[in-house]
This record gives sequence, C-alpha cells and structure tokens, in this order.
Amino acid sequence: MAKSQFVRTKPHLNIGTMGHVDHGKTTLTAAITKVLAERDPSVNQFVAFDGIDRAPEEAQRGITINVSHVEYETATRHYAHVDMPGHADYVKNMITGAAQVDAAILVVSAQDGAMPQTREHVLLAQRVGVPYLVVALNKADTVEDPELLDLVELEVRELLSDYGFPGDDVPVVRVSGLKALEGDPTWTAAIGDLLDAIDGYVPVPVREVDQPFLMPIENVVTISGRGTVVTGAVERGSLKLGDRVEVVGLGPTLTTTAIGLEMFGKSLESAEAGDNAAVLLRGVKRDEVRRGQVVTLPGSVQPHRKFRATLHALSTAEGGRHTPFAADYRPQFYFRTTDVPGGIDLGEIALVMPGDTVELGVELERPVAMNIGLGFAVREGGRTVAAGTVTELLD
Ligand SMILES: Nc1nc2c(ncn2[C@@H]2O[C@H](COP(=O)(O)OP(=O)(O)OP(=O)(O)O)[C@@H](O)[C@H]2O)c(=O)[nH]1
Ligand SMILES: [Mg+2]
Repeated sequence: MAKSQFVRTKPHLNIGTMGHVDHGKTTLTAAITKVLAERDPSVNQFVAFDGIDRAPEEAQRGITINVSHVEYETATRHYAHVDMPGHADYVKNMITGAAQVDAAILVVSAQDGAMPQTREHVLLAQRVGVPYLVVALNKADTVEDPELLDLVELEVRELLSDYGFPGDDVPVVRVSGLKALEGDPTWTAAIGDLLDAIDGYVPVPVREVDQPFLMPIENVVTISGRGTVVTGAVERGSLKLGDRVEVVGLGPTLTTTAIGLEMFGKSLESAEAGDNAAVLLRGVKRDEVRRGQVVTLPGSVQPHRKFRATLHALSTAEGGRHTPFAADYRPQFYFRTTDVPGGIDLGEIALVMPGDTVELGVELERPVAMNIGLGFAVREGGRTVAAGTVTELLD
C-alpha cells in the first residue's frame, strides 16, 4: 500500500488559512510551500496554486489524504495545512475544518482591510475553539503608504480583541503571497518571517492521547481492490494497525477492523491525536460509511438524537439574527464534520433574543456521536446564528 513509513521526527501541528474571499489564502498557501521547498527540498514540496483544494472522489493507488491539505516542515515542526474556502457559502466547511486546527493564519488583504467574512471567520474561530491566530497582512505589495498598513494592522488587532483573542500580542506579518510566488526576494523573506512567527507564537498542543480513540470522518475514498478508506483529523487517543473500531452516528453503528493506516501517503503504525489520518476499514463498502460519522474504539461513544445544551444566540452585532426565535425554530445543527436539522425544547422560555444565553433541549433528525462538552454551531440560511455546548445526553 504505502511506499514509506511516516517518521515522527518533529511535533505535528494542524494549521489553516482563513479570511475574506479573494484576500489571497490559496496564493499564500502556495507561496509557503514554495518558500519551504526552496529552504529544504529534502522534506518539502512546492504545491502550485491550482494543486491546492482539489479533493478526488477516488484514489487509484495508495491511501491519499484529502488534497485540500498540504504538508510542510519548518526547522522545528511538521505542519498539515488546510486552505479553508473563503466564500460565505463555504463557511459550513470552515466550521468543520477550523474545529480541527491548532492555529489559523488569518489572511487579510492590506488593500481592503478586515471585511465581513474576516469578522465571521474570527468569530467562528473563537466559537469552535481555534486556540491561536496569526495574521498575514497580505497584498502588502500593493500598498505604498506604510501608515496605511499601520492603520489596517490596528484595525485587525482591534477586531481580534473584540472576539477574545489577544489582539496586542498576535503576530501580524506583512506579506505578499503573489510576489513570493514570483520569487521576489523581499517577499520571499516575508513569508519566512510569517513561518517564524507561527513557529514561535503557536505552542505545540497538548494532545489527548490517553483518551479512547476518536476520529471524525471528513472524507470517504474507495481504493480499487483494497476497500474503503476514511480520512480525518484524529481528535483524541491513538489507534494501532489491526485494532477493532466502531463507526458511529447517522445510522446503525458498524464494527470493523483498521487494516491500513496512513498520513500523507506514508504508512503509520499508529494514528495519534492530532494526526491527519487515513484509515482502511476491513470489509466495508463505500456506501456504508460517510462524512459526519466518527471512528472510535468500540463502546467509547454513543449516537444520540436528544440532548440538552447551553446555547448562546449571537447578537446582531456578532452576526446573529435580527429577531428572536421561539419553540417552533428548526435550524441546522453542526457537529464536527456533519450537520443535521433539529427542533428545540425551550421549556418555560417563550423567546430567545439575539445575545441571550439559554439552557434548552434539542431533538435531531438523525443521531450524532456525542459526549458531554461537545461544541456545536447553529446555522440558518447560510449564516451562523448560535453556538452551543452539550450538557446532558438523553436518547
Ligand atoms: N497584488 C497581490 N495580489 C494577490 C496577492 N495574493 C493574492 N493575490 C491575488 O488576489 C486574487 C485572489 O487570490 P486567491 O489566493 O485566490 O484568494 P483566496 O483568498 O484563496 O480566494 P477564495 O478562495 O476565493 O476565497 C488573485 O487574483 C491573486 O493573484 C498578493 O500578495 N498581492
Ligand atoms: Mg482560495
């Protein structure tokens, strides 16, 4: 299956780009791979702009990780980098992508400054618990006046502080993804500064390796002649080749065995919390598993349709609703890599106003693998209107 073994020589971190449409996320991602490939070609590979963000339905050979992830290494870390889509319609994907990163590079165009989606992404980063942000003030090549850059920087720092990030301390690095891609030495050095800022500012996360294994399924891939592979970021625990697993949520629980493990096309002996792993499941057909389910150690997580939660309805200023909602509200609930419609039980509460935090019951249309403390987002008509935490598991 795999040609070589994945060697753990450096700590592995998951990182992603986020920010307003067209601010240069994909260009910056390509530029990072270019600069690092030049720095150390023995471990890094340049991925061009149009090689990023294309996920194949099927891989013909090998277990291939979702290619919207690129990997690279600095002197001290191994990174898996997901280029998050910027358009509002894709915030749904961002929620799931962002939920799994250890840090995000917030890309802000120096030309435009913070825009509505910049704000929404910072809010989502806070809600889904992205612990660290680093700002790439991109397209700095287009702004002649340094005072204008200072102004944009100040504005971004204030925005970060508004959403609970340490706006004064967050590194803000002036870059040009485009010029670095073109090989301009000044801007190539700026990408180096951005990477140094990430290495220096974002600590190596503490992984929940002692918990029972859990990996939310992001993608299902068929390997001709081998079977079905599921990919995702391991949330906690570890899994060894040959371990029994359960696939939980959205339907009946399925029990099988992990007979192949990979990370970025290299084989793994065990997949650990924080890894972007691909797991080959014995005797499982493609249509038996899907995105939104989780792969777990047998018996460690149950699927639930009914639960109680603490819910914060975003204020209008936070991008939430303009009007309250009542008991007949039926939005979409986003858990890890899935979203399911559901109804609510408000008990004694008549109306939930934007900005309110309430305790309520939820009944989903389909069961989702969950545990107490699991966070979720509530969306309607393409925008996030509330964020919650599971407090009690019912049916
Ligand atoms: N001048 C200049 N242009 C840039 C820079 N970075 C990106 N661009 C241009 O900005 C446009 C958008 O860049 P993308 O990298 O596609 O932006 P994106 O944020 O990935 O866009 P979406 O994925 O659609 O949200 C392209 O025309 C790029 O060539 C930069 O540093 N300087
Ligand atoms: Mg893009």
